[in-house]
Amino acid sequence: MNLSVYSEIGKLEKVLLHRPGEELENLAPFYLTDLLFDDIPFLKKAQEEHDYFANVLKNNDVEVLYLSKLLEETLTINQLKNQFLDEFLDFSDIKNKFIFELLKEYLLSLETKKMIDKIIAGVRSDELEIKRNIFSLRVRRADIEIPFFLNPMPNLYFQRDPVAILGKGACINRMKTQARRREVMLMEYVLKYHEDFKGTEFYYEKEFPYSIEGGDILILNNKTLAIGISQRTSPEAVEILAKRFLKENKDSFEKIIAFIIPHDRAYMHLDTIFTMVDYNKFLVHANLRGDLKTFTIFKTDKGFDFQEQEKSLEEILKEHLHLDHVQLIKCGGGDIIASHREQWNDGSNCLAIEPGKVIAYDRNYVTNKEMEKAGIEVFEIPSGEISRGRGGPRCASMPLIRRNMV
Ligand SMILES: NC(=O)NCCC[C@H](N)C(=O)O
Repeated sequence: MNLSVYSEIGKLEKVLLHRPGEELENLAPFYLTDLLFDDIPFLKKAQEEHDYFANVLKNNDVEVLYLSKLLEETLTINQLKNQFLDEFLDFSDIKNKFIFELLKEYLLSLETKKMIDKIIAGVRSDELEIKRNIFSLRVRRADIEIPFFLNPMPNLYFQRDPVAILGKGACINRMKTQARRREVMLMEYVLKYHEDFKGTEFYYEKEFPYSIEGGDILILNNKTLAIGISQRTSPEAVEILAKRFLKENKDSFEKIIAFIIPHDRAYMHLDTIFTMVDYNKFLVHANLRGDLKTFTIFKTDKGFDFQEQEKSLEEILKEHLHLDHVQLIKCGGGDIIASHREQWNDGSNCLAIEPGKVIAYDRNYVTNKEMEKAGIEVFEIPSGEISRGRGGPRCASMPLIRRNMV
């Protein structure tokens, strides 16, 4: 099956999601921030909200694929399951070889679907039967600071970040923090070995030393990428992508606009502070005013070069997208309290399902009204629980196919 994503707004035809599961039940206050959460969602309601989201997509003729199901369809032979587990446990940085073996034996004893759910949910240290009397195992199990032998992956429902589909290929991202680093392996295996996806070209690999996350990459059109250099994404990673696209001509992209954004949780990724909602309309963080520092990386005869610019977002978008007029819609309408309140719940992050039609959290009603005033059709989804992970509908989805724009 071909991947094809050349814009942020072209009619969405196929999308990848992860339905939140037991991994959210494995969150507890004393290690919450290490796992990049600020609060604990109520799983049952979070799942209902997720299902509502998936249904809005389906009702709009979008095919919804689930990551765990795809991985289950991939790991059909024992040899591949073994290889996956070895690599996954290795990538999980499990130093104690007895724990490694114990986990592998346990996970292999489960049928594939259960094994995948377990890997995502995490394995508690008191969950495994320790038959052998090994000192380090006993100590680690008793250590309250480390309640898991295998940590949960509660951020997996933010499918935007670990593997980014760009054009016809994929970036297998190196996530900034250990908390999210292993997530990428699930889709990596699907893209390498699933019948429908194998042969997909990789533009970035998780083994590269520089971090990059999908939330920082916006596909403005088939020639132009916007990438945030942020708390999560490094300039070196952007340079590697520039080499792939502008020098090696791996896909149709010819220009990268690198936005320097504050290294702050409120500006976590570029898509936290702006998303594209129509040909010339963008939803933005209300504080995004004045001139922004950007580096435009462009093709030359020898490969690529770059130019530093300081201009308003409006001017940057007009120039690079060849538009006469750009409308910036402010999160929270720019009201000092509403904009910060709704920004906290990812008000600037919505998912376009076609030009001028978006999915947004219902709790960001001030922002949604602003969008409607600007002529955008907004499908609101319930968001009391899923918003607690600090990501919006764009973060919680990875487009696999969007219809090309004319
Ligand atoms: N693209 C995004 O902004 N994704 C949201 C990720 C939230 C997650 N709790 C994280 O901190 O990585």
